[in-house]
Amino acid sequence: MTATKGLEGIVATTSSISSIIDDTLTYVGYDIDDLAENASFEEVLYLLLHRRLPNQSELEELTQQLAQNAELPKEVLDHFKMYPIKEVHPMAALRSAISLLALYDEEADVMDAEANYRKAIRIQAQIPSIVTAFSRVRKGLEPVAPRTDLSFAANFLYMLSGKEPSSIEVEAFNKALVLHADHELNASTFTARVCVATLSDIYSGITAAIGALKGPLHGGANEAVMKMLSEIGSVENVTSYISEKLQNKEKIMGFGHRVYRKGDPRAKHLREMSEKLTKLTGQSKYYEMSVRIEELVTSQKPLPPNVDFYSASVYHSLGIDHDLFTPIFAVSRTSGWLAHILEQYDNNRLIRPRAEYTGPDMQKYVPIELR
Ligand SMILES: CC(=O)SCCNC(=O)CCNC(=O)[C@H](O)C(C)(C)COP(=O)(O)OP(=O)(O)OC[C@H]1O[C@@H](n2cnc3c(N)ncnc32)[C@H](O)[C@@H]1OP(=O)(O)O
Ligand SMILES: O=C([O-])CC(=O)C(=O)O
Repeated sequence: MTATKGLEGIVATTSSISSIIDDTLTYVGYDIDDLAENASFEEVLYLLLHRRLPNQSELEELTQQLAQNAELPKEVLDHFKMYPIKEVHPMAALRSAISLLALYDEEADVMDAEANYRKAIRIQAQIPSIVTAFSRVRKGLEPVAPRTDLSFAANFLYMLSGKEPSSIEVEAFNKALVLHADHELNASTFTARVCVATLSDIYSGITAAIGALKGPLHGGANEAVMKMLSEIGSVENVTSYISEKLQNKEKIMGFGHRVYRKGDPRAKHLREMSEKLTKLTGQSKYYEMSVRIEELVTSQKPLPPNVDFYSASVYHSLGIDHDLFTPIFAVSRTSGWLAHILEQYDNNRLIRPRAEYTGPDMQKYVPIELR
């Protein structure tokens, strides 16, 4: 038995949800460029869960279900007030809140397909409420209830700030949600599938996935990119900062990818949005710094920017707190996690690979007084 470090190149499952072939990303056969330009997040959610785009009445029904299920149990909101609130990272709060939601869902452990679908919709509906309510409660503000007349993207921004967002903000945020919705067998999706392949429940799968997304090598990179941009501070400082990092063999957050070689097809959309939004909000320096970093990194290493790189300046220009960037990734990726969890249940087998043993051999037990 020989181990493959990081399971690189290992095909661990079949899936009909999304594919990455020759650097092209598709959701159920639709090119990500097409969906990013044209689709709403609600349509993409339906597509991932049903493997086809909804017609008008199916879309309206889904939109209604999301609105009807967005409310959080009072106990979950109260729970936010019990943390040593300022120090808690919103990803940790989100991970705990999803786990807690299971305790208030009578169907949490009911495993038939209909109950699992109902829970999937509830989780997708509640996750924006969790992220926005936590963000407000830690600032001493009351949570804002969602409106039934706003889209998923508009509602998120509305619940976060309490103000109705502009159409430009909604369009950008919707596109970001579409771009992050699914990505084949990335680390957090694999985690979710491993978890539920034991026939554990959906809440456990999503909780586990959030834990995996939180790390800076995965979803946590978008917050780390913003930290880097803030540390650099101006376009003039980019060269010395990045050159030093590369010389010290430190990683530049938001660059590189396990699967893409020529580049992440999502990055160009976020780059375009970053240019437009930072200009509109008088914060062009974040876009200009990002472009300079990209030029410098790619001139020295075959490492194109990934989805996390330009999303940082996009979210910053939307006025979003930096530690909410990864929870926002989770709000979108929940759609993919849920689709993969349901697909796993449909054709389940326990996921249990092997390890190549590298420890000592032929040891003999020594009584403690002789050690
Ligand atoms: C949504 C997402 O999850 S997208 C990814 C988000 N993560 C990041 O942006 C974090 C920065 N990037 C990385 O750490 C990596 O590129 C990953 C984790 C995305 C992919 O990792 P892997 O496929 O395992 O590549 P690995 O980490 O082995 O890197 C291969 C080589 O490229 C280098 N490298 C990879 N990414 C970077 C980077 N961002 N900056 C500098 N060097 C890098 C590594 O140091 C390594 O060099 P070496 O062969 O000289 O040791
Ligand atoms: O696929 C990966 O390894 C990481 C990624 O880009 C994503 O999850 O969107």
